[in-house]
Amino acid sequence: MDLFNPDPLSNLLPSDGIVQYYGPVMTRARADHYCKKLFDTLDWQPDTALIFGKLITTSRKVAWYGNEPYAYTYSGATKFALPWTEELLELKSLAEERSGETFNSCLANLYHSGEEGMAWHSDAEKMLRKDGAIASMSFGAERKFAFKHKQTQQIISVILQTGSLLIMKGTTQTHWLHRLPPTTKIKTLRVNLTFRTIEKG
Ligand SMILES: O=C(O)CCC(=O)C(=O)O
Ligand SMILES: [Fe+2]
Repeated sequence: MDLFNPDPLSNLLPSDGIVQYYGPVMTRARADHYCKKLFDTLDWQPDTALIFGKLITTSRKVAWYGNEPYAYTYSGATKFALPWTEELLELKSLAEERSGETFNSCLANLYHSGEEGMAWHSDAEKMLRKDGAIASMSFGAERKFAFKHKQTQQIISVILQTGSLLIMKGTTQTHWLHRLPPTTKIKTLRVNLTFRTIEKG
């Protein structure tokens, strides 16, 4: 795929799910503005993960926002969604307009450098709408994002540019894992927003 002229309707996955990379959906200046604003204003907290039965805290930071104070269990810890900030609401609207989907919550991730990443996982927690669309917006350092098919182990990768939008939908979370691989080559920070739909009750 040509990253500089991405076709938003083409599917990066060969089967069993839909991933669409829109490329940058704003100017570079706008993306820089959001990167700084999100870094400065979101309520960044360390994330926790259970590794071989041990609870560890990550250097990657997370922040969780939503229409309501949803309780969300992520990597074994429960967090309550904070009310939207101005920038998050603007970006949620942009993601909704471009994708034709709607979202009621956002998990934000802060990677201080390339050494911080996110391990293979799928976003299929019980509170998320089954097969609901997830919109991922990236700001700052360009990072590789990879998908791995749960049965065939096939790997598909894409570079996420600053100000870009990526949509995962259909059965993507059922059949594919994804990760943000760590790399020593990147020294600068990246902010990622994943807009999701929490289903109540
Ligand atoms: O930082 C990214 O691009 C991926 C984040 C992610 O997969 C998640 O928050 O579930
Ligand atoms: Fe994810």
